[in-house]
Amino acid sequence: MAGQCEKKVEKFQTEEEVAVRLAKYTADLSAKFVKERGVFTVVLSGGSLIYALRKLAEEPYKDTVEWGKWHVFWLDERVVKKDHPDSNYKLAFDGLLCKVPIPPGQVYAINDALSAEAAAEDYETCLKHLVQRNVIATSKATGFPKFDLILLGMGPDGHLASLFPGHALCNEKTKWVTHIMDSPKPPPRRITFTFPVINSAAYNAMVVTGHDTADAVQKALGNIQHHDTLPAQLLAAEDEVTWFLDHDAASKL
Ligand SMILES: O=C1O[C@H](COP(=O)(O)O)[C@@H](O)[C@H](O)[C@H]1O
Repeated sequence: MAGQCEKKVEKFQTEEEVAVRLAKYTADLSAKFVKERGVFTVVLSGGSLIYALRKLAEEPYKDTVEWGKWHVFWLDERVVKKDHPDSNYKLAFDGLLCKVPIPPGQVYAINDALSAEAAAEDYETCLKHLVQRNVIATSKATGFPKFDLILLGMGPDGHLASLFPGHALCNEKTKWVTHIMDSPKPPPRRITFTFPVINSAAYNAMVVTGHDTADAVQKALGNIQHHDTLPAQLLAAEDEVTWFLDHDAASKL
């Protein structure tokens, strides 16, 4: 059941070591799900995560991962054109997707011609069609879509996706995808998966590096009680959550 999964923490000395481990972790899960389901549904974040995935586009993974079975989604997206420097799609395309042979029809970018509200509704509709076709699995525990792997990052304030500390969107219980017009981190208009969907994933991988995240990591993973809950503290999964940390991010644990 979502929320009662195993939580693992893997610590590394450097960001480079995190990237090496993350590539193997992702490739192993790709092989597992392709064998079990015939497809691999993987959800990308923006930010530092994409750089951390760089080793997937190198040997041995470039030639051994079954890229043709991948279906790629975005955990959150900024409501800008796909060629805008703030676009999470552009970041992922330039950093990973242009280097590996994933069929373009299996890369699900948001419709950048729509308003934030309409883009969120449109993306949710897209996910629903893929659930009907069983490309995306369904969680027996929650009834929400069950992605094989969601790859997340965390900001120094403890946000993940476009779910920010203290924001009402963190409490969304029914929508799969929602929109935000006042993101505290620019740009202000974004769409984002909600917690019920995020926490219904089979595997959630949280990748955090850098000294500026150490306080939020301590809050999210330490045993100290706080009156204000960070979004990152709410992260769960159906099977397993793994936090991948470099030395700086883990320095206050
Ligand atoms: O704005 C965003 O921030 C988070 C965290 O980014 P990071 O650079 O601090 O890792 C990111 O995961 C999210 O996708 C993005 O839209």
